[in-house]
Amino acid sequence: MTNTYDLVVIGSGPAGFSSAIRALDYGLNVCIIEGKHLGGAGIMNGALTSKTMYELSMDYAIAARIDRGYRVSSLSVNFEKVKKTVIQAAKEKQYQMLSQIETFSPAQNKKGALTIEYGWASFVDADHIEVRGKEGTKLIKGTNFVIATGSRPRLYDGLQIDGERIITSDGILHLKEFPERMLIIGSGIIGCEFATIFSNFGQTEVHLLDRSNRVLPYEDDDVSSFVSRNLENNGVNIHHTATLRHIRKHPEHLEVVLDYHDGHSKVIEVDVALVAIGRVPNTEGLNLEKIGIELHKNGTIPIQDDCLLRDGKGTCHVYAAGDVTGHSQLYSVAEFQGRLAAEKIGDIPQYPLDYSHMSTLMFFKPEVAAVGANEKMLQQRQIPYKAAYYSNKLVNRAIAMRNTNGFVKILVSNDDEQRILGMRAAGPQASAFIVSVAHLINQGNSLHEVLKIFYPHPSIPEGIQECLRTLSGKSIYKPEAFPDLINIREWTPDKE
Ligand SMILES: Cc1cc2nc3c(=O)[nH]c(=O)nc-3n(C[C@H](O)[C@H](O)[C@H](O)COP(=O)(O)OP(=O)(O)OC[C@H]3O[C@@H](n4cnc5c(N)ncnc54)[C@H](O)[C@@H]3O)c2cc1C
Ligand SMILES: NC(=O)c1ccc[n+]([C@@H]2O[C@H](COP(=O)([O-])OP(=O)(O)OC[C@H]3O[C@@H](n4cnc5c(N)ncnc54)[C@H](O)[C@@H]3O)[C@@H](O)[C@H]2O)c1
Repeated sequence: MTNTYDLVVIGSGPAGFSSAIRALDYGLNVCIIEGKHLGGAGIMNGALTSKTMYELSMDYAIAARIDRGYRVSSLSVNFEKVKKTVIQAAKEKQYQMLSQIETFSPAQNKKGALTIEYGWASFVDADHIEVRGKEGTKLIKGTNFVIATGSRPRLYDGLQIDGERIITSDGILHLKEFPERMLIIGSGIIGCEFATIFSNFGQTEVHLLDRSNRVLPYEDDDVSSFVSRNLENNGVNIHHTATLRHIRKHPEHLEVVLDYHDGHSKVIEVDVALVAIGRVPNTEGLNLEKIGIELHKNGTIPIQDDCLLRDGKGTCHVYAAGDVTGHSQLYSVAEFQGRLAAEKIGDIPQYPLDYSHMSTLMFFKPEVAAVGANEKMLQQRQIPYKAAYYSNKLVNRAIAMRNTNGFVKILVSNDDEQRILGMRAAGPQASAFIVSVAHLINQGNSLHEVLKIFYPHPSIPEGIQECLRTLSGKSIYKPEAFPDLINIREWTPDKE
């Protein structure tokens, strides 16, 4: 028997799940198909598990401090117990998802019902997909489809992932103990987050391979240097301008050969190597060619602003959302796109997708948050701007916390209006207040409007207020008195 649904969603990550739930809101009968972990990389081997491990590692690092007038008399950490806590967090979320799936099961609801099928989906034709599960193959008919199949770690050419000693982020929870020595290949967000986590626990000698001369290559130099410095202060050995020649596996260790840009090479010994060089879209095996969908060269699915795919004949009832679309690979983007696709299917009013005020959190020590444009982006687009930097060393709340390693950097348009274009913030609570600036960017706010607002004291966001005041020459503390802690720069295309 072929089951028929108003909407079939392939993938239960943030894009797929949000799409399915939004479609229930207006009474569609929906089927989600999931091949592996409920919740995708949003939960398992991804955002939630890595963030749980990060929080545990930060707690451990605080407990290990000896500079605050207190000292823990004995401190130890057990990797198996850390893993158990991490998996517990993932399961907690999966059970919430399952509770919702059960609440909206077809047995309980005639309209607005949700079914989950476990197995791998591929298109048979434009209206049918086949699902290969443990119990055999099922044919499912859909009026509409959302492809939300996410992404997986990119592999390193010539390096075999064995899942035990040479792993990707999918293999972290398969480790049996803290490695004594670990090489992380790739100094993007995942590489720097795991370098932070493993160095926080203090059980692992961490080596981070950075093929350029700066980690987080897409961020501005000051942000990259800040992150690099903090990683090094946390004990991470960063190998800048180094590429991996090869890894020789020995019974007890891995022998790693690194080649540096200046021509010299270095051989180091580690126990585990983690490959974190980006993620590739999961589009293989979907049989998209059968429904006339042509992929981008990098395998991502080309979508329009409304997440709809066009099949070359101009019409289609297939949408795509999340990492598979090649937009920023972030939980919030996946969720937003998934909801938008469902709203489009329901033909109900949608918020248009606007990536200009998108924010990202980076879980380092301290945390770093980003919203809107950075200097690199504005320079590429030839947009004149002013940048103001204000250090947390001047912010009373940070002083009280004895935690002043951080800053805010705000970019505004270099015109009379001084519209806020972007911010980078680092230090305690940066992840909590970044969204307030996303609102300011979204509303097209200028400095004059923002400065009417009272900022509560003592609070970390007072740094934002002072940074904005600095831009209009009205700050309480002046760049002349604290040139290392407060500064303003201007950039215009013709001055380059
Ligand atoms: C280690 C790590 C940490 C991260 N941390 C953060 C963070 O802190 N903040 C943040 O914003 N983002 C973070 N991300 C990124 C975030 O997890 C992803 O952007 C997000 O999960 C993408 O959602 P998605 O729904 O598009 O895909 P996914 O979450 O990848 O879900 C896709 C699902 O589809 C399933 N699937 C694939 N093919 C098929 C098929 N043919 N049939 C059936 N099912 C299929 C997969 O099994 C998977 O469950 C992190 C990612 C990783 C790897
Ligand atoms: N906190 C968060 O928001 C968060 C956390 C984790 C992951 N993510 C998402 O997951 C995505 C993937 O993360 P990622 O860190 O794997 O990718 P990334 O694109 O952030 O970084 C990849 C890094 O690997 C380097 N690299 C690429 N090829 C290489 C090679 N052959 N040798 C050495 N280095 C190489 C790149 O220069 C870059 O530094 C991110 O783009 C991000 O959107 C987000």
